[in-house]
Amino acid sequence: MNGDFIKDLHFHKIFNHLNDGIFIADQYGYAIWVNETSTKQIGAPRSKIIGKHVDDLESKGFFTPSVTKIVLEKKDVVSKVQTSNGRQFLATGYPVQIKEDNTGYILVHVKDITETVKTTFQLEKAEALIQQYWQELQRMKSAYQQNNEESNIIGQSKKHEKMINKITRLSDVDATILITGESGVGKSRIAEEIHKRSSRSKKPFLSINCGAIPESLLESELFGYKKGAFSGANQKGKTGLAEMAEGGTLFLDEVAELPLSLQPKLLHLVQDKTFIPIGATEPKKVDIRIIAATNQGLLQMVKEKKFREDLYYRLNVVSIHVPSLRERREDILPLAYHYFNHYKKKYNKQASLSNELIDFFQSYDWPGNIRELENIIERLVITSEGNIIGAEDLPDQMIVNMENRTYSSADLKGKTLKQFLEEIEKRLIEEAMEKYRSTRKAAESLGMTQSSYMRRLKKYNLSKTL
Ligand SMILES: Nc1ncnc2c1ncn2[C@@H]1O[C@H](COP(=O)(O)OP(=O)(O)OP(=O)(O)O)[C@@H](O)[C@H]1O
Repeated sequence: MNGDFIKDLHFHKIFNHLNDGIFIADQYGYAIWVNETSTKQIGAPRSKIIGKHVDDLESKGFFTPSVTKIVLEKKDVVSKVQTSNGRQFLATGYPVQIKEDNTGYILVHVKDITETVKTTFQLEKAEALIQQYWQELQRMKSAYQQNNEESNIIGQSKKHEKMINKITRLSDVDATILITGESGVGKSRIAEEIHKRSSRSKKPFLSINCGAIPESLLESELFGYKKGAFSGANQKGKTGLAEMAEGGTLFLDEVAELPLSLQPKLLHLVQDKTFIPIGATEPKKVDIRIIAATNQGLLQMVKEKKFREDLYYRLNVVSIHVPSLRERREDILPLAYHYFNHYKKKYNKQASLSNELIDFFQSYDWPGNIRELENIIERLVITSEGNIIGAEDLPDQMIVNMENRTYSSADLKGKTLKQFLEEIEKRLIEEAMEKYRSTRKAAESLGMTQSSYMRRLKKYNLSKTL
């Protein structure tokens, strides 16, 4: 449709439909027309706006700043955030020149942005909060790491992290816990850590190794006895660990070693926190948390009737499995360096570990787990003479262990299976040759024909060693 056909009056009506304000001033800054939205934005009727100079309107507080004034000064399009009637607007002023009769106007388009500003402000506030929480999280994380370092629970593997999270969750739940895992993985260390992090931390943590104490003494160690309970007993009687641990934690290490005869008594202690000292008739009640540990398949022992089923289930309310060191190889180096620094300081030594030794540490299977690693490091630090401790300083037994080891998929380390198998084959061919010094005997030892042995010698370029 051609604009010429629209009557002037219609233009007014059309512009009054707009949700944005339209404010028109003449070339001197006097308001000459505003649409309805604009009157609402300014908060005044047309009669108080039309014919007034923008300076006037501004000084009356109808809006600030006046975009018309700035356009008049700059003679160019101007956009400003304007406040009017307690709300915020984006006002864009355009200088309009009518060449035909040399008249000028200022057209100001005013958009209410109060909600947008509010959202942006909220967004900024949310961002500031996130920033604040992030910093708080970092602070807590580093405090947590520091705590871990203080308690020397070293590790950085996913499995270690998972275990630490479980410990944190379980520390304040007063349930009995069964810790399982191979010898030397750190079960005792973890039991102690749970105690330290629990509300019982100010009370005693007492530990007894059920496998290290003769059966005859175990009962009195655990439960104590009344004075004169048996001949040879201390006249004053003896307080057992169960009582001495009052308020704290009693740790039963190697619980699988607990003789069957003592298991009913332990069941009572775990179940009702009561026990009867030797020679006494009245049960005693204690407030203790019990944590037990085992490196044996307790369930299998239950099946074989070597361990009471009811006791097993009472102990195993919650369980924590501590993985072996070879199942979390990422922990080997942090542990090795932790103990290396510890023993260097203790024995006042200056040395470093060779790359070859580090490689060995990472590929060795550590059947004795962290205890073996710690012992080896201590030994290496004590016996080292030079500045660099190398694989040649390792005890022979360890090398033998390494050579007799079984292989796992973890050993592939970026090789294809074919490459890996060839490596093993090459080694076996070589070893057989060194051992038998005869291709017939070497082939026989490997269960292959002499000609196929010879072919492999050639393939691996070993013929010259003949
Ligand atoms: N995460 C760890 N960081 C540093 N040292 C550790 C860690 N876990 C265990 N150790 C150390 O390893 C050694 C063996 O740990 P611990 O005695 O707790 O093992 P265990 O599983 O209870 O062994 P066992 O079954 O023979 O009783 C200890 O000297 C302990 O301090």
